[in-house]
Amino acid sequence: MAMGQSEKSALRLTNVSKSYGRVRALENLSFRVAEGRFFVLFGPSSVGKTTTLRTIAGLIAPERGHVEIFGKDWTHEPIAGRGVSMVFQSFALYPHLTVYDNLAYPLIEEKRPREEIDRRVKETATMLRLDTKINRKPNTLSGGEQQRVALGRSLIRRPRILLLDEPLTNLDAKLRHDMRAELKRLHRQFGLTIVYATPDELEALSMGEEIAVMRDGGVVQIGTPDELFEAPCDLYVASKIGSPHMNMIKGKLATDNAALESAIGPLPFVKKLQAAEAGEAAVVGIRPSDVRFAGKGEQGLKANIAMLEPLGDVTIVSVETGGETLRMVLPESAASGLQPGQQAAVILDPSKFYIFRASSGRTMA
Ligand SMILES: Nc1ncnc2c1ncn2[C@@H]1O[C@H](COP(=O)(O)OP(=O)(O)OP(=O)(O)O)[C@@H](O)[C@H]1O
Repeated sequence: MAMGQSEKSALRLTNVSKSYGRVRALENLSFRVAEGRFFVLFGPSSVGKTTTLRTIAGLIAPERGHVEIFGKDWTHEPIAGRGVSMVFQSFALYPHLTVYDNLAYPLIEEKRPREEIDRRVKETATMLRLDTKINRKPNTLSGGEQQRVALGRSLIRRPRILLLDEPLTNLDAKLRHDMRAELKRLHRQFGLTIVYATPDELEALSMGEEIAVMRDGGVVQIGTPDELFEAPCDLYVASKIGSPHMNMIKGKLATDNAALESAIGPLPFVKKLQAAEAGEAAVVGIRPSDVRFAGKGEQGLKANIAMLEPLGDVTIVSVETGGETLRMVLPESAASGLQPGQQAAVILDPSKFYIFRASSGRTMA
C-alpha cells in the first residue's frame, strides 16, 4: 500500500539520524505515514523503534533530518502542540489514584474546566469499556484493564497521532489477542493515525495496514503484510515475515544462470536469471508451504523425516536432505502416520523460489 498522491500525510520523517554517544540509533531514517493509517515499525530489539517514536513525540532531537507532522516541520520545536501522544512499553499508572483520576490527570494538567473533564473521562472510559471500573484503583484491575487505562490516558488528550511502544509486551497470550482486536476496533472507529512499534511478527502482520521493517536504525522495506510476504526485497525481510520462516538453501549459480548448485543437488529455476554472474554465490528461499512430498512416479529429493510438530490443524515437518534441514507445512491429515526416521522424497516448487544474491542479500528474482 504505497501512499497515494491524494493521501494526506500525517507524518513524514526525512533522513533522520540520532546517536547516543558512539551508538548510532537511527541512520538516515525516512518514511511517511498517511492520515488514519495503522503503521507498524517492526524489527528486533535495538533496531531503533523506541528512538523513532521518541523523536516523533519530541522527546529527542535528532542530529540530522526532519520530522514533519501534518505538513509542518517540528524537528526543533517543543513537545507541546504536536498533537502526538505516546504510550510507553512500561506504562505506569498512578497507584493511589482511581481509574477516573488516572484518566482525568492529563486534563487536570491542562487546567480544563471540571465539567469538560468529567464528560471526557466518562466518554473515554466508555470507549475503552472501563465504565464499570471507574472507581477502582489500578492494583485491583487485570493487566489488560490496566493497559486500557494507560491507553485511555493518551487518548483523552485527543491526539492526532498515537504512538504505541510495544504496548502488549507485558500481557499474557490471551490478553494480547484481545488487546490486538481492541486496538484495531479503536483505530477503525476513531480513524486515528497510529504508529505502533513491535518486535512481534504476529502483532505486526495482524494489525499493521502498512509495515516498515527496520534494521540498524533504518527502514529496509515498507509495505502491506501481503507485499512483504509476496515480494521481500532481501534475505532479512524474507526471513522475518512468514511463519514458519522461509527455508534458505545456499549455493552458487550454475554456469547458465538457470539453476542453483547446492548441497541438496541442482535446483533448476523456471527462468534463467538476468544480471547475474555465473558461479556467483546465491541463496534460494522457499516457504514451508511450497515444499511437498513427491507423488507416485514423481522423482523428488531423497530426504529423512527429522521432526514433527503438530499444531492442531497443520503439522510442521522437518526433513533432512543433503545436510540441509527443510521445513514443510502439511495439513494434519497429510501428516498423520509419519514417523521421525522415515525416508521420503520431497519436491520444491521452482515457481515459488525466491533467489537472493549472497553478497548483498538483495532479491534477484
Ligand atoms: N539513552 C540511551 N543511551 C545510550 N544508548 C541508547 C539509549 N537509548 C537507546 N540506546 C541504544 O540505541 C539503540 C536503539 O535503541 P531503541 O531503544 O531505539 O531500540 P528498540 O528497537 O526500541 O529496541 P527494544 O525493542 O529493545 O525497545 C540501541 O543500541 C540502544 O542500546
